[in-house]
Amino acid sequence: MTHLTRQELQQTHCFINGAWMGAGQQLPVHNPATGQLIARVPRCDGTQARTAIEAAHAAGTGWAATPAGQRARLLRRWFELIVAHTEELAQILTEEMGKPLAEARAEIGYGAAYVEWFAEEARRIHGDVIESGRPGSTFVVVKRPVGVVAAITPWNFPCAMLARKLAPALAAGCTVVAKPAEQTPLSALALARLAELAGVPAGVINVVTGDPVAIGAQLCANPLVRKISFTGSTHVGKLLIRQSADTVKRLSMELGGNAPFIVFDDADLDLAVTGAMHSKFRNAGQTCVCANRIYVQAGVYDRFLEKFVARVRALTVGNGLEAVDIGPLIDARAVAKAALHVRDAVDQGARVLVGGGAHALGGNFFAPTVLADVRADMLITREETFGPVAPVIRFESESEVLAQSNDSDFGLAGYFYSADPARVARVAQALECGMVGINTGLISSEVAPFGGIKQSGYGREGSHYGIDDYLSIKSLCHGDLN
Ligand SMILES: NC(=O)C1=CN([C@@H]2O[C@H](COP(=O)(O)OP(=O)(O)OC[C@H]3O[C@@H](n4cnc5c(N)ncnc54)[C@H](OP(=O)(O)O)[C@@H]3O)[C@@H](O)[C@H]2O)C=CC1
Ligand SMILES: O=C(O)CCCC(=O)O
Repeated sequence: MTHLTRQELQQTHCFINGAWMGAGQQLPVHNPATGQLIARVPRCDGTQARTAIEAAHAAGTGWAATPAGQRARLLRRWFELIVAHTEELAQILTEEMGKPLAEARAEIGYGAAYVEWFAEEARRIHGDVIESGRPGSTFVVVKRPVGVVAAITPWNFPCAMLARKLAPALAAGCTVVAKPAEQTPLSALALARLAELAGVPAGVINVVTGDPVAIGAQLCANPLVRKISFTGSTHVGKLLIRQSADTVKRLSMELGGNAPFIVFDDADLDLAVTGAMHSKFRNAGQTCVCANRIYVQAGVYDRFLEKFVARVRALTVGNGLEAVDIGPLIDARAVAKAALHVRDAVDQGARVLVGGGAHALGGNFFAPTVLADVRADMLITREETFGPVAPVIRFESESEVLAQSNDSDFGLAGYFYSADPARVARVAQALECGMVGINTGLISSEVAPFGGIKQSGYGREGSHYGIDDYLSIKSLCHGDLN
């Protein structure tokens, strides 16, 4: 198997119709840990986006007609190349995004798992036969690829978020125009390079880096694009929904969250503390499924805080290329948002137990923080913080905590810890969200459906449900089958 070096993998051109090409203007990519310029990529606009859409459209007929087994083999080869290049991809990811190398390696494995999963699912796209109830006639239901897909992805999981859109799209027979986040285009380009190496035909995957407004407007307005799959902020998600209305596109929206994390009196406290560490501090708190509000019942409130604070105090912060637990936040705007949430809470009576603001390293580093005595009306419980700040809220009863947990416009993930089977059944049903962690802080997997309700969006990624977002149902009425 060909092995590319890190330099060969780090592409700095965009990828359209199987060719690597530039644009007049360039976009700088910085390392958030050091501020250093690491690369420049093309600053494409609507013109290049249109060229990419037309290439994807032209490639669509051939790709949709490619036997599923052949699509599966190409995806499998791509998966193997991603796994074989884990180290190079992880280095690129950490440099452009900041997360610790160990987490970057885990993300490459996680992204690759979606490619493997959908390589398998490509051959399991089944239809139905339905008796019509009328003599001599039968309905045959088939599933067809939706067509050209626009995949718009965020910076927090630059490899995995793209992989979990590209893999089901390709498995279903769709072609794709991907637009990665401005801060993290290199991981997307590296994935495209490996897909090229795997033998994915020209035009099936296109990656356009650059101006989000101009590219986004083209992706939404162009009638050749039949579907948009977006992961990112609710604000941009709503904009894309509005912009796509005129061409009536299929949409998958994986938007912001505000996950409650509940610890009941009967919980295994050590397990709950470990779960809170995973859920809150993975990726420095920059995930949409992060615990954003930690509710602890009065009977274990002090003991939970004591154990939790000890674990948070031990977290090491620094450049993700070194052996640390927490890297930098993505940019100064993210640091300012975390600082604002802490300041607002403290001004209204919350206590800082550890951390509390910018880290001594300066730059984009934020100190892992625990706040006690947080209340429902504070900014930090209403909005997604997207940083390493853990607000802890005391509660008395199950009904009170459920009411507070569900009092949110968002409904992506929720977590709770309890040893009581009856409570487990009740609370799992009552939480208003798309995913629930029960005595665990880690819920993400390629085998399970990922997605939300309310303003956290719609559509599901991963699992056997995930391919449906890229398929249209077509009903064939046979008048004379018998
Ligand atoms: N659900 C999730 O996983 C994520 C949630 N968020 C939430 O959003 C907040 C802000 O993060 P941010 O990076 O600004 O998220 P955005 O929603 O702005 O970015 C996500 C993607 O959308 C693109 N985008 C931005 N504007 C447009 C547009 N007009 N048309 C088409 N695409 C567009 C971005 O491109 P570009 O980078 O070029 O601007 C990026 O590729 C975070 O603090 C967090 O709360 C953020 C990231 C992921
Ligand atoms: O933040 C996101 O958008 C995705 C979180 C990563 C995951 O757990 O899948």
